[in-house]
Amino acid sequence: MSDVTMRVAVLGGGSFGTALASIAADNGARVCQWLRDPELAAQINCEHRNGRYLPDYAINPAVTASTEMAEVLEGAKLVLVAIPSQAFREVVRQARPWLNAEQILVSTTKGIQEEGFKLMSQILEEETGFAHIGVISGPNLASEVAQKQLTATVIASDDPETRTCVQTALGCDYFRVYASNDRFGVELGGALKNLYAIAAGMAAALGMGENTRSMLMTRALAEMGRFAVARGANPMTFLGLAGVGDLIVTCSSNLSRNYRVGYALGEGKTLDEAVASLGQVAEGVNTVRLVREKALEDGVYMPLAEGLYQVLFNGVPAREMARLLMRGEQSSDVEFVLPREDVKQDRRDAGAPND
Ligand SMILES: NC(=O)c1ccc[n+]([C@@H]2O[C@H](COP(=O)([O-])OP(=O)(O)OC[C@H]3O[C@@H](n4cnc5c(N)ncnc54)[C@H](O)[C@@H]3O)[C@@H](O)[C@H]2O)c1
Ligand SMILES: O=P(O)(O)OC[C@H](O)CO
Repeated sequence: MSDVTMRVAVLGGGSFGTALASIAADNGARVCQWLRDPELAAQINCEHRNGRYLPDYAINPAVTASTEMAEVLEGAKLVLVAIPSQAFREVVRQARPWLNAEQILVSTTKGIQEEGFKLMSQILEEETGFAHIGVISGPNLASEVAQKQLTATVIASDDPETRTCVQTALGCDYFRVYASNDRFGVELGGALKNLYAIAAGMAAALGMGENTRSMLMTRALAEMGRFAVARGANPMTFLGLAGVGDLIVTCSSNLSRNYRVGYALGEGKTLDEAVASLGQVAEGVNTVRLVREKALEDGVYMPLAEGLYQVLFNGVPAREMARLLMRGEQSSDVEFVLPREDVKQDRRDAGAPND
């Protein structure tokens, strides 16, 4: 009799990788998780706990862990890659000898590679040349997922088999998986919102109020949409879970690492201190630099990204930057309705003072 149980491999032993492994096991899959640390692997196997990244949560005992790529990838139909962007390509290269074209390869990582401004699914494509490639993104704080708080995510791929496989493997009564065919937009949304989460954490630490946070999130959405359109993504994607959904959660919760880095900066810590006190990767720190550079290169107006860059890397005090941003050019609310250029022209026509 053939074994019809789906096999799932998760590369990465961080909190989100672990939470996803446990969901797939809850759904009846045979799940094997790859990580570097043999002690952590042994703890997952013996105690069904990830003491380093998710110490307070029980992992489904059907999840096994190993430091051997060959063992983890053996027979896997679905491979979830949950590795920080800076190590993503290196780990995919390590996995490559045991990957095959029938498998579904999905990135969960919300970051950008510096060389060539590549998103993680582009790295999966480049390293394998395979067709079943997708991205998971959405408002998914790992510890809440691990607690089985009701959560939704997006699987984005232009390949229907990939979308259906991930919906089947991960969709359950506490985790709902919506489908998108805009892989680029969904992936870009996940990477971009990290910038604004840092800004939101900073604003909170400085005692700024709810009006401020709402303004920040809404203008962030405008900025994300502008950047996405300039790079050929569909701005409508940003109205979904991977855009506005993820922006809301990450800008509102100190469970977010990016928010926590921003909060530490707002309390007066240096960037190095803020990152060190986190002890985990906050992708947004690197993404600020890359997005700001790309926006300058492409002539995309991104005042929040520019302001954040100046605070993080040039020592401009956050409160001073907030004041400068408030006095920035008078602009349009929703530029897909009233273009920014029209507002500028109206102001020139009326002889209004220059911004
Ligand atoms: N944590 C969350 O709440 C969350 C939620 C949704 C999406 N994500 C995204 O998913 C990705 C994975 O997140 P996470 O929280 O599971 O893990 P993480 O980002 O904290 O990464 C930790 C894992 O990556 C491993 N790693 C780091 N460098 C490595 C290297 N050079 N070689 C091998 N392994 C290496 C670590 O050992 C650890 O197992 C992140 O990029 C994040 O953007 C995270
Ligand atoms: O902890 P962060 O800031 O990486 O955010 C986690 C997830 O992206 C939230 O959806």
